[in-house]
Amino acid sequence: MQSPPPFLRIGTRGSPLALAQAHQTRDRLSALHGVEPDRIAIIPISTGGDRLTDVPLSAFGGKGLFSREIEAALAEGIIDIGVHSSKDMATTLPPGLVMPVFLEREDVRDAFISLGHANLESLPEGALFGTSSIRRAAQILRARPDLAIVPFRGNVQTRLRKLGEGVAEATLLAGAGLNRLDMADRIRHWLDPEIFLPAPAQGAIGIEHRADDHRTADIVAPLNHPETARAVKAERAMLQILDGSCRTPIGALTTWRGPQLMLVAELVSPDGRITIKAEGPLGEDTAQADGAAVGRMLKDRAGPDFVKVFSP
Ligand SMILES: NCc1[nH]cc(CCC(=O)O)c1CC(=O)O
Repeated sequence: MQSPPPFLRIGTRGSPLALAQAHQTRDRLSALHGVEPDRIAIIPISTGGDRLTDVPLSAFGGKGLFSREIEAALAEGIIDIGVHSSKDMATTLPPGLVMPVFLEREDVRDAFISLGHANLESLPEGALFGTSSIRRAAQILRARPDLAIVPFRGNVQTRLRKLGEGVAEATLLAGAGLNRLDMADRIRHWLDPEIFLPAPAQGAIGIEHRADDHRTADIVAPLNHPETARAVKAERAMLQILDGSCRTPIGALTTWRGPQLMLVAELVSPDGRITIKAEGPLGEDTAQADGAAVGRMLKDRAGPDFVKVFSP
């Protein structure tokens, strides 16, 4: 007997976090459409970012590197959707592809992880802090200029193993990833997101598909969480103005101030000494334009030398 064709084919990276996100998406789609989970195929795809594990992402233009092969599979019709951590996505998608759907955001905050220390303040003078994120490095140095930053790449499991090996005494990870992996017990302290602004789009799973694939668009549209989409579109539009590849430490936080949804964004110099902030309200249907306005404000305040100061 021939098995029925898949209802939908999901492309994902093969890391445990990426697979957890793909499974979460499959479970939602399965429940929503009353389709057996085994009719939704999960197809792991190895990406350039998975292979180049020793080089900081900022050294080779970051972002798109985690999605290029998945986007090629979409364009070739091998898969119907790509399920991504939206914070890893380039701000401009390849022609013919769209990312219109965002699942409800997880916790946006970064989490402090250490075997021997309870929080950032209690780290000993000069301690080794592991991170390859230039945003996290800049924010850490701003709070603790005495710490020494050491490169720390690899997936969540690899980074936790490196802590165990003593490569560094502490690190920061996105709480969202740890929650999705059911590893929140590793978290020693949640950072205040108003001080340690998360990466733009952190904590939000995005669904990408071909712009002309209307069947798939109809299947995934109900998964969209409007408030998440509003925030993530604004944060990505802000980032696009600054062309924040992976070379510029940029943080963003979308938060309610009373009845008003606000985007707060910051540029931090890599040594943590200079911080420039901007913020603005996000309208319900104008999030993209409003986010871009915050980006332009930030760029203006940083001045003409901003590339030299913030992305040396
Ligand atoms: N750059 C890797 C990456 N991309 C997305 C997440 C976490 C999940 C998310 O932000 O949705 C992580 C790990 C981390 O930063 O700790």
